[in-house]
Amino acid sequence: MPWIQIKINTSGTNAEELADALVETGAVSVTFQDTHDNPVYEPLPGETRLWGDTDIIGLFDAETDMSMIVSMMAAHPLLGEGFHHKIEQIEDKDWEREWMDNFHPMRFGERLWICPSWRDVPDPHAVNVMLDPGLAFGTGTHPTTSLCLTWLDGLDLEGKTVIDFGCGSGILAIAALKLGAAKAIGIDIDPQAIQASRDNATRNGVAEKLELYLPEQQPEHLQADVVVANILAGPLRELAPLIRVLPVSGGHLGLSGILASQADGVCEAYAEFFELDPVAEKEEWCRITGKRK
Ligand SMILES: C[S@@+](CC[C@H](N)C(=O)[O-])C[C@H]1O[C@@H](n2cnc3c(N)ncnc32)[C@H](O)[C@@H]1O
Repeated sequence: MPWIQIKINTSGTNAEELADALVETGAVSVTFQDTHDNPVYEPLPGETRLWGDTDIIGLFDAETDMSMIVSMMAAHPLLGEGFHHKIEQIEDKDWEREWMDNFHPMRFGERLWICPSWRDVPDPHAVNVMLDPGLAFGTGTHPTTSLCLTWLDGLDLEGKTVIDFGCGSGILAIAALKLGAAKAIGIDIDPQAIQASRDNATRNGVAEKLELYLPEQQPEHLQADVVVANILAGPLRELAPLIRVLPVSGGHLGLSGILASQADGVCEAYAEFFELDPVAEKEEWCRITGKRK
């Protein structure tokens, strides 16, 4: 399938905020590229450097009305009318190559490594999750995934059941299984996420321990010792009546996908039912954890 991408040139300090804005406009992926690596932007001798140091690349399916995306981005306070951008039609394999080159093994907590499935593992004795996210979200490079992985690494998951609500690539459910959980259940509204999770579970030899459901297929009265949900603050608040009953009494809940500025609103929706821990932050994102009362 062909894709269309918008490349926005900016400074490193603005990059994260603009990447989030691109995700909100519906980008299926957002990647960064250092413009120093791109000779097109190198100033000629005597020329002043006009460009920022980072390109943010938002990928959309080819049907997207890009004039709409441009006007939505132009309304962003960090950009404005006439912001530097370039729109290009690209083929699947170009895009895959690009993010694959940017995805390297990463360590989370004490034991856990997330490794691109096509690279060598840095430490064969560690808990290694071999991952290819396909078209689903979740490589560990995003702060919200990273916050959840570090939290899972710090729990005793031996023999536990885990629900990964909004499983994306399956990264959290598979990490939990490789950290000792006996069974995991992944739920996602996106069929591509279900497929990516299934493929990644097979790749990691844990497919028999991972159940996957679209929400409409989800069995009634699901419960687990540990529940992790890395979706966004809005759905976490709206779905609180459903999510808060997923952990067993005394079970753990981890919520992310929340901007630090939205933490209070999400805590409010869960505080009555959970003993909440202090909120953990990474960059502008945060994680809320607690034990069910
Ligand atoms: C930010 S990604 C997280 C993926 C992965 N768990 C991680 O931590 O990287 C959020 C995922 O939640 C899914 N999602 C969003 N709203 C949902 C809902 N109401 N029910 C189930 N899944 C949802 C999205 O399709 C997406 O795959």
